[in-house]
Amino acid sequence: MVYFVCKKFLFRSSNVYYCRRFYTYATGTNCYIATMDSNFLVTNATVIQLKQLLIGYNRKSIGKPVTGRFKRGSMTAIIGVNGSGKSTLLQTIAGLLFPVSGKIEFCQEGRPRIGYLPQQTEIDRQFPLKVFEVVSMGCWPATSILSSINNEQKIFIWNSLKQVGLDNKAFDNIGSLSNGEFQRMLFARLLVQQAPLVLLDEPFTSIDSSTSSILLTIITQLHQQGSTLIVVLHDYMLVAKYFPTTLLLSPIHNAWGSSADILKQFIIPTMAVRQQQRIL
Ligand SMILES: Nc1ncnc2c1ncn2[C@@H]1O[C@H](COP(=O)(O)OP(=O)(O)OP(=O)(O)O)[C@@H](O)[C@H]1O
Repeated sequence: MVYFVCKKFLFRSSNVYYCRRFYTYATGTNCYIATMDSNFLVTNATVIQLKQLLIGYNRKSIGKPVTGRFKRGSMTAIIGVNGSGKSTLLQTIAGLLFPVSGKIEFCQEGRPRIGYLPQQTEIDRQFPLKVFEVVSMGCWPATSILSSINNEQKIFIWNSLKQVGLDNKAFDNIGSLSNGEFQRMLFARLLVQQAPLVLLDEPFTSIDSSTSSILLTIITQLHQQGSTLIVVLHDYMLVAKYFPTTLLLSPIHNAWGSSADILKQFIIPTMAVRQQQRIL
């Protein structure tokens, strides 16, 4: 069923860009490289370098140019006010948008396999799919759209479903899931994907604390397995606790460094001023 719908869509559209976009949204991965890189666990090397990168739409830029690097195996939070370009940056790194100017360089082995989770609002939940089918899409880069999954992969899918507490909903339609369950399903797919680069856009929005803690365990697990994680967040407590590095996007200037420094320098003073204004 999944294969039939997707095949029909992919082959009917003549526009390669939209096929790639659909594939990325549907599978949470990009179309580029399907092989696991053997140096994947080597840490400290640069995996992505941004050089004077200006992001935006229709050649109109958002914010200031970004320069810096993501190290292999690092965990970076992207923070900033609404509209500062966090989602746009993530989509540009995922290859869904072209930079307005500047460069994104993927070091040594080229663009790695990417596990990308857009904001929940961007995902079509009415697609006629079962939970198991969506999680099994995480196998696509390793197999192909047209081949079926093997027994070993099936066990892996079931284990991932158990880890997020959705094994009892494996054959439910995705449209019947709550927000938190939907997010758990997407995280199960991330586990199956084992992508070296994971991009998450506000993964903790509108979910309860028990789901948040399951998702945080998975994020930590992916990090321990060597994935590089880039996560858009609004919760500064989470940033401080789990993310050693932060990139702050701002219309005035960007800042990239240790989370402790960025929060101390840019966030805590602003919060203190706001609190004082509330008291006065
Ligand atoms: N498809 C689009 N076409 C044109 N402009 C867009 C498009 N999507 C977003 N924008 C604009 O780009 C700017 C940055 O949007 P983006 O979603 O990246 O911000 P954000 O920092 O992720 O915001 P939030 O915290 O609210 O999610 C906003 O001003 C937005 O209106």
